[in-house]
Amino acid sequence: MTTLASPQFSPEEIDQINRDLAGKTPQEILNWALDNVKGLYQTTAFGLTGLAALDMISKISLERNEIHMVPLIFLDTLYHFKETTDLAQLASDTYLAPLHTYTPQNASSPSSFEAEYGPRLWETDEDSYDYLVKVEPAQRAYEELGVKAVVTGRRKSQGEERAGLKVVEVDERGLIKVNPLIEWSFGQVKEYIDKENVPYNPLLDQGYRSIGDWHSTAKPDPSATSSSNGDAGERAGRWQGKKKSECGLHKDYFQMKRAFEEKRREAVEVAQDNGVDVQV
Ligand SMILES: Nc1ncnc2c1ncn2[C@@H]1O[C@H](COP(=O)(O)OS(=O)(=O)O)[C@@H](OP(=O)(O)O)[C@H]1O
Repeated sequence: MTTLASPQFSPEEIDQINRDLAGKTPQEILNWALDNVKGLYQTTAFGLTGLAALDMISKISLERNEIHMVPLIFLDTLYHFKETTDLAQLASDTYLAPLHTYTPQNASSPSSFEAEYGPRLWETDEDSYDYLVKVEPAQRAYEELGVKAVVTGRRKSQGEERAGLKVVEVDERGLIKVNPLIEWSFGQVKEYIDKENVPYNPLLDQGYRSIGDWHSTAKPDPSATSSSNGDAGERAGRWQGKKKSECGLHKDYFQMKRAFEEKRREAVEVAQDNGVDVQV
């Protein structure tokens, strides 16, 4: 099994780092990461949390007389809203942040994706869809760019699996994930965005909260996102009506890859049994 990165920190060091960073501000966490973590990138879909982190990194870079110290990785699934892909370019231009955009293998448009992998794959096999549009392109980006660590936009208050997040985590590949805004609420993030004039997705002003692919993103019910309800409803518009709450990017990479390859092998065997000549 190949690991992505040689470990920069032992598990004991990670525990100590998390103790040391407990209660620190996002800017303090980012400063720590810039001083101590090698091969650092920011993975972002330009959600509000990632945009706040981007603005903070830009300001810290300026204080250090650098242009922008953390390049961006955007996984373009080919099914994002146009507002999101426009924002990716605008944010990269505004902050002079190098932007690395990765699309699914052998596909650069929805029609080429559908020709390669079939129509509406997100309805027929959502795990394979997640693997093809996010998990595999992310791994390709990490390998090609030499990424050893990523800043993410996940926060505890987004709930579900995220409630138990740590400031610094090391995944099963050895990839370090730094979650600088982990302790902030949606309200704190939005207040920062407004105060610092950070560009954000215009769909937010139409009632959207968490924005992913157009086919699996809806406006959450306003009662779910009311302030009395905390952040509970922030991601309620994602995969509405389904149990799903994560896109695969933050799940176990090796499990996702194995499951995808297993399904692929089975599909090829069925096709071959039916006399279809399939290229593997
Ligand atoms: N398409 C894409 N490209 C690069 N990075 C991405 C992508 N989707 C998710 N992320 C990373 O995961 C953070 C949380 O995203 P979401 O809350 O939208 O959830 S999900 O990952 O889509 O399930 C998200 O936080 P933001 O930076 O606030 O967007 C990123 O760190």
